[in-house]
Amino acid sequence: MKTGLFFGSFNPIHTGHLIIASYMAGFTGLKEVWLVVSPHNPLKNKNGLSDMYDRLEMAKLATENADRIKVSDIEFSLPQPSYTVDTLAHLQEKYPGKEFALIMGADNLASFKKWKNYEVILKNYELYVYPRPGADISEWAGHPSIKITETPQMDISSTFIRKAIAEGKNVQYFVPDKVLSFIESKNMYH
Ligand SMILES: Nc1ncnc2c1ncn2[C@@H]1O[C@H](COP(=O)(O)OP(=O)(O)OP(=O)(O)O)[C@@H](O)[C@H]1O
Ligand SMILES: O=C(O)c1ccc[n+]([C@@H]2O[C@H](COP(=O)([O-])O)[C@@H](O)[C@H]2O)c1
Repeated sequence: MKTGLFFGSFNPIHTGHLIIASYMAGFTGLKEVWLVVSPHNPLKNKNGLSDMYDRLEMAKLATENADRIKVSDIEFSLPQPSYTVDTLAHLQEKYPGKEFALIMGADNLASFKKWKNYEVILKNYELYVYPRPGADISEWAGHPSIKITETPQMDISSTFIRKAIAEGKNVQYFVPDKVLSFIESKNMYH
């Protein structure tokens, strides 16, 4: 069985991410899920990006009781921005014989052709895709490497959470309690 890699900035990790990870680990035939914290997404501006160690810590706090969800800092030691194709090559070297698959939102699949060497990724890895509102992925229907899943949707984002915190709103349950305590203790996102 394969290990599903779920890449993200996780700034901060939230309930939407966790539902996907839990669904992928428990309902799709994957063995486990690794949340790979990316120091810097190549397609996103670095402004407002929290310290990667804080993002890593929040991901660990969110999953400390999880059975089949782990957190990876593999990209911390690789060049930035974090190109997924390079991370995959590095992982394959570090864990020979281990089988990986990618977990990806339909929004990312819709812009996947902008990723570095996306054809190489598609040739070598299965993509477990979950739906996102408004994302049109019809061009990928039937592709042999693409598995469209029926992951339940929870339409929140880290951007929404950062904004809410900056406005003094209560984001209880949008992020796990321990993550919220960590954010408060470090006075993040104000
Ligand atoms: N509520 C959600 N439901 C499904 N997928 C999500 C949700 N939030 C984020 N994702 C997906 O999780 C992955 C990691 O995303 P990321 O860490 O950048 O979070 P984000 O909430 O989209 O962040 P931001 O709002 O800062 O752009 C991406 O593939 C993104 O599409
Ligand atoms: O490899 C690429 O070219 C590439 C382009 C865009 C995004 N990614 C990775 O995809 C992950 C999720 O992206 P996003 O847009 O939801 O933040 C993030 O960890 C990025 O490093 C990777």
